[in-house]
Amino acid sequence: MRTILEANSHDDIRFDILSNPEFLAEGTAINDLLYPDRVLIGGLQTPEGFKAQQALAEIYEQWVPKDKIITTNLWSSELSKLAANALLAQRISSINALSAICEATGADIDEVAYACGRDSRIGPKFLKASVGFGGSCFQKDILNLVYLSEQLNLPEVAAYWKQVVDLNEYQKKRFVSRIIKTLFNTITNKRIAVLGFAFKKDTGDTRESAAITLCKDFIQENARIYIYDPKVSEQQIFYDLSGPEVTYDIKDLKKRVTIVQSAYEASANADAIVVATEWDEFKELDFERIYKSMNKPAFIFDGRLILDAEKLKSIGFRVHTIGRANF
Ligand SMILES: NC(=O)c1ccc[n+]([C@@H]2O[C@H](COP(=O)([O-])OP(=O)(O)OC[C@H]3O[C@@H](n4cnc5c(N)ncnc54)[C@H](O)[C@@H]3O)[C@@H](O)[C@H]2O)c1
Ligand SMILES: O=c1ccn([C@@H]2O[C@H](COP(=O)(O)OP(=O)(O)O[C@H]3O[C@H](CO)[C@@H](O)[C@H](O)[C@H]3O)[C@@H](O)[C@H]2O)c(=O)[nH]1
Repeated sequence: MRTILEANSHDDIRFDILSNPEFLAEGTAINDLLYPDRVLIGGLQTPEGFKAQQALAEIYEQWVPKDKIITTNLWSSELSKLAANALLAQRISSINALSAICEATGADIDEVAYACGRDSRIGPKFLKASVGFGGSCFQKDILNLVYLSEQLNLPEVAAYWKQVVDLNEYQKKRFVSRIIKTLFNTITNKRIAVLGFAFKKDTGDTRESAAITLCKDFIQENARIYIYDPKVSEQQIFYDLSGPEVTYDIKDLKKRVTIVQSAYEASANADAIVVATEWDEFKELDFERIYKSMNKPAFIFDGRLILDAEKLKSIGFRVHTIGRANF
């Protein structure tokens, strides 16, 4: 792009290239725009480059304090965007790797995350274990970093970052295996309520959502799934679930998958509930009512650690939570 623009510059008009990566997260975009942790502007280290950086910085200074505006060279800025997402995803894969140890030992991943996060060098954010990270950015940016490392003949570095994505896949598969094993080693024709389909709460975006992998695996195992998400459309869910691993035929898919309008509808006559997205409304559900409407034993698998497991257990549910041993 730079080559094209520079080749088309002349006395009256010239172009300068800046790198200005966006760090907003879905669900908090406006707040992130208004109150960013930092704004990053990369430019060529030439007098024209510095001038261009300054021009853009002056726009941001209308609402962002000056000390939050960072200027760097072009490569630093571009790499920082990939690095920030890779580091965030790496934290999630780290806590998810620890969640597997918790399930095997009896430690509780929320307690471990809290205890570690209280160390000011580690900090508490992005340490919530889950069924796996999703979204359009993390996987894409890490794989970009992996590709770059390979191109630069740094295979060990590439393998290091690739492991963050591999662990994320493992976390999803591990959760599915736990569900199947718990449901007496088969889910064929069992009815599973999937609560949440978006890759995180407060968005209708499903790109790389862990729910897609879970549901495809359930379909392959011949379960009947009832999906409820407050923001994702039926059309989007069928689009995401069709593919070579399952089927491209929506009619066939509909024999196994039903989209419903509430968590209660999804859970009625279900053998198990799987929480795939951390929507706040799932915490407020009337679980006594849900329990009564389900087949017994009634299983609940919390892939987001949002439910009160003790309370659910006292109602009668068999509760399985990521990062906790069974009880
Ligand atoms: N989604 C996020 O949270 C997020 C956060 C930070 C940065 N980003 C970056 O912002 C950009 C957009 O992300 P998004 O999530 O909104 O993606 P998106 O796919 O939802 O939106 C991209 C839009 O660009 C349009 N488009 C694509 N090619 C075009 C072209 N040649 N001309 C005109 N329009 C074109 C598409 O039709 C689409 O509407 C990406 O580069 C992404 O990496 C996204
Ligand atoms: O402790 C945590 C935090 C997040 N997640 C999951 O991680 C994924 C990504 O979450 P988040 O980072 O909040 O959402 P995105 O909208 O994908 O935002 C990321 O990707 C954007 C696009 O590059 C960047 O701009 C943002 O800074 C970066 O946070 C989601 O599936 C979350 O459920 C966890 O499992 N545990």
